[in-house]
Amino acid sequence: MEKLKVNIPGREYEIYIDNGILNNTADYIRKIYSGEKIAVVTDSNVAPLYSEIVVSSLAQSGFETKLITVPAGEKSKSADCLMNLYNEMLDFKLTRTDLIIALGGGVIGDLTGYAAATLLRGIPYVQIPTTLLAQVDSSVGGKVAIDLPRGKNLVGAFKQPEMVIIDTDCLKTLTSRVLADGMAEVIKYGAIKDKKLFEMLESIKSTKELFANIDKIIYNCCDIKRQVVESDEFDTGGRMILNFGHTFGHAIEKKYNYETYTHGEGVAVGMVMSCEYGEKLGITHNGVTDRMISILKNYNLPVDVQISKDELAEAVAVDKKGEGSKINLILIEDIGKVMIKKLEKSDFLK
Ligand SMILES: NC(=O)c1ccc[n+]([C@@H]2O[C@H](COP(=O)([O-])OP(=O)(O)OC[C@H]3O[C@@H](n4cnc5c(N)ncnc54)[C@H](O)[C@@H]3O)[C@@H](O)[C@H]2O)c1
Ligand SMILES: O=C(O)C(=O)C[C@@H](O)[C@H](O)[C@H](O)COP(=O)(O)O
Ligand SMILES: [Zn+2]
Repeated sequence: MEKLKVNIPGREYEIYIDNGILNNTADYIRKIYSGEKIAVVTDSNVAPLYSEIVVSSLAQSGFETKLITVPAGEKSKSADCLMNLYNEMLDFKLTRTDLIIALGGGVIGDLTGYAAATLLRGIPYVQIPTTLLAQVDSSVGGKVAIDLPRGKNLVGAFKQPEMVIIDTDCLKTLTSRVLADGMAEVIKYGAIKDKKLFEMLESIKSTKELFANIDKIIYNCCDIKRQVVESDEFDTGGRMILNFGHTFGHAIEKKYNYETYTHGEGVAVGMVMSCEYGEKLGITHNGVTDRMISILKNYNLPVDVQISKDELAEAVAVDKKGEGSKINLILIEDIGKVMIKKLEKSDFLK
C-alpha cells in the first residue's frame, strides 16, 4: 500500500494506491464520510467489471447506494449527459451532506466531478479511477469539466475530491489502446518534470516489464501532480505545465469530433508538435523531438496527425491558458526541463 497526501489548506485529501483495494472500498469511505447515501457513477464498460465489488462493499457496510451508469466514451462529457446525471441524483434525493463516487476513467471522473461541483452548489465526491490515465492524472487535482461542441473542457470547475482510491488490479482489464492513452500522460510527466522517469520508460521493453513497474510509475506521477497542484491549485501559473502537449492535443480531439483520437493520443501528437515548435523557436534542444517520437512509438502512440493552422488557431482561441491577446504555450527545453512561453496569439505558428 502506498499513500500520498495532497496538502491544499482546507481541502486536504489522501491518495491510496494498492492492488485489490476495491474489495475494501467501504473501509476507505468510512474514513471520510459518516453519512448514509452514496451515488456511484460509472460507465457502461466499467459497470459490469467493477460496480458489483464497489457497491456490495458499500452495501455490506450499511450505506444506501444508487448506481448510475452512463454510456462509455468522451461523448458522455456533454451537457445532455450531465442533465441526465443531475436528474438521477435528484431522483435519489441526494443532499449536500451525502456523497458521490466517480468509478471509471477520466470521462467519468471529469463528468461526475463537475456534477458534484455544481449540483446543489456542491456535494463531496471521491475518485475511484479505473484507467491508467485516470490513476496517474485526472483523478488528482480537482479539474472537472464537460466538453462543448466548440472545444474540450470548456465548462468546468476546480473541485478537489475527498479521497482518491487507486486499485491497480483494474488495469488488468484495459485494452492495449486505453493503456497506451495513460502512457501518453505518464510520458508527459517524465518530459516536464522527471528525467529519470522518462529514461526508465525508454528502457522498458515489454508490457510485462511495464506492469512490473506500474505501482512505482503511478506513485511518481501522482506525487508530481500533487506537488504542482499544491503550488497552484487554480491554474494561474505553475500548474499550466501539466498542459504540455494539450493545446495541440485538444485541437486534434475536437477536429476529429472526439471519435477518431482519444485524449492520450491527442496529447501524444501534441507533445511532438510542441517539441517541433520549441525547436523552431530555438528553445527545445536539438534531438528532443526525435527522442519524444521514439518513446511514443514504443508505446504504440501516434506521432503525427493531419491538422491545419486554422484548426489549431481555433483551439488556441478557446485555450484556457489564454490571457487576452496572449497564449501561454508549454514547451520543454530538454527532457525534464519545462518552461512556459508567453506568445501573442497572432504570432503563434507564423
Ligand atoms: N481532470 C483532469 O485533470 C484530466 C486529466 C487528464 C485527462 N482528463 C480527461 O480524461 C478523459 C480521458 O480519460 P480516459 O483515457 O480514462 O478515458 P475514458 O474514461 O473514456 O476510459 C477509456 C475507456 O476505457 C474503459 N474503461 C475504464 N476503466 C476500465 C477498466 N478498468 N477496464 C476496462 N475498460 C475500462 C472506459 O469505459 C472507456 O471505454 C478525457 O476526457 C480527458 O479530457 C482529465
Ligand atoms: O490537471 C491539470 O492541470 C492538467 O492540465 C492535466 C491534463 O492532463 C488534463 O487533460 C486537463 O483536463 C486539461 O485541462 P484544461 O484546463 O486544458 O482543460
Ligand atoms: Zn491530459
